[in-house]
Amino acid sequence: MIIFACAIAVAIAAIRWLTLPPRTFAPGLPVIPIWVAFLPLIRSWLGLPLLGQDETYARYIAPAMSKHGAVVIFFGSQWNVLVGCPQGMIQLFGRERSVFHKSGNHRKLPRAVISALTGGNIISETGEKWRTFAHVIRPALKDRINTGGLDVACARLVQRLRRDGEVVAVTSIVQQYAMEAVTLCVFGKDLNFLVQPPRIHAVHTLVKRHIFHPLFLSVPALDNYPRLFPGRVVARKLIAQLEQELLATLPSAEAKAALSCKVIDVASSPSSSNVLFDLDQALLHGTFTSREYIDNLKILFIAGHENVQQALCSVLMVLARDPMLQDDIRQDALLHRGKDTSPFLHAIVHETLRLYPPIPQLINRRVADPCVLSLPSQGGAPLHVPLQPGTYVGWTAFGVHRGPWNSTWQPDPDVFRPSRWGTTVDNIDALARETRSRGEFTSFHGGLRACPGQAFALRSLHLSVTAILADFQLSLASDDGTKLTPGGLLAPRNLHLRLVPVGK
Ligand code: HEM
Repeated sequence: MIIFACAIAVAIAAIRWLTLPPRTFAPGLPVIPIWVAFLPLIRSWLGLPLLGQDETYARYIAPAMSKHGAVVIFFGSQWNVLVGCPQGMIQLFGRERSVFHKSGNHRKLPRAVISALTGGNIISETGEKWRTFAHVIRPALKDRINTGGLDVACARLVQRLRRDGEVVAVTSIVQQYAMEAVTLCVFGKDLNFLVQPPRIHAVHTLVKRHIFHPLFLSVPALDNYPRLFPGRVVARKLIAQLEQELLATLPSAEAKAALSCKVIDVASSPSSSNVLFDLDQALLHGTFTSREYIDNLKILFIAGHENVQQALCSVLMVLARDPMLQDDIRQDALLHRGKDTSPFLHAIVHETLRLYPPIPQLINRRVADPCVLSLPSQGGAPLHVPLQPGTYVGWTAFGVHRGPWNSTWQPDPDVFRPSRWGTTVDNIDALARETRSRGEFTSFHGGLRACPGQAFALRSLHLSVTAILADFQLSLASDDGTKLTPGGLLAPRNLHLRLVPVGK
């Protein structure tokens, strides 16, 4: 009898240990059941349709998040604190240097395949290393982008859409547009992604298929067992191939010589005016090691196209649902012809980024010293949550943008209402700045580590949408064309559009 009771007690303790965080982990915060982390996997095993991230958030996370604006959640093989309220965001931004240190995949999951892809770069590093990277990259990304390349990319995008017929699977074409834009404008190279995609495109697509596999996304620790999962060895080889392709085409001849790479000549604009020139100089002067150069080159290519790709797909989905919105944009564009930006489109892009943030959740901050996170409570009195060093903390843009703690977007945070942003470009930019600094609009993050590619991304979105609408009337080609991705970056899944030439 005693043995049986002991066995039960041990079993209960083991189940508790496996399914709940330690009692001292962020005490007072609601815990999201561990199985939510495995939902995409469970549903795909059961043959059930996958839920979009918006549905998963609304069903399983929002109710707990509404208690204190933060929850404890299992992700990336460990328990984390997920912040979903402006009050929490402000603390994350404000104490970025002192307490909430960036800690990217290469530190959090050093042996995972995703870490081989991203490495140590400007997005994932902290402290002195980040300062070195930021000193070279941030000013160049803000001031030395050759936006003239966007006209070329947009013209090719429209030509490609004309060529591909009436019903178009847009995700891959939009990806090629985003790759074209970043290589032309950031690296000054014309790789012709929309006309004759170079191998980088195919290899990158395969890499993403491996990275966003539901099993390894849910349990990255499985990457430690390549003998059991030989597909992970293939994924690593593909990542090495992607590196080789990028190195063969992007760096200058001098940088390639320094890296001992094969030299392939690719048409380029005068190099001293772009980001790549500054990166190459950092390599040639020894500011970056070869590995740091490669990891930063990769991340600029990836961050520079992936988020724009998701955002453009989401804007196209929103427009395809509403023909009137498309007519209004055309009229507003006529009204503001010759000016940089149509205010109406500017507001639509911001509202889309609010409701469909390309990075919907990011857990990449690590508590450096014991600290307290102060959060609101439904009852009124704030909750003070002690956090131990080593705790991973992140944020959810869904929670921040759609939750009850955010006063600016009330009373209808879930409704698509571009007019809430204002009617002039200046008003819209001012609201974007204010809400970013109040932790209410986090699509580009905020504080010290805010996105330096924001201006380029917005311009790329404006020009591409304007070019598409000048030629086509859009509608959804299938009923489920607005289901969102189940994990990772946020966008409509397999968006198919019907494109009818304007005036037909
Ligand atoms: C709609 C498009 C974009 C969105 C939504 C977006 C979003 C973000 C977010 C949320 C962060 C902060 C990440 C974190 O806190 O860990 C970030 C950082 C960054 N983004 Fe973007 N981004 C976009 C486009 C771009 C583009 C086009 C580029 C480059 C050409 C770029 C380059 C970067 C870099 C280098 C950082 C790291 C900044 C630092 O830590 O110093 N992004 N971005």
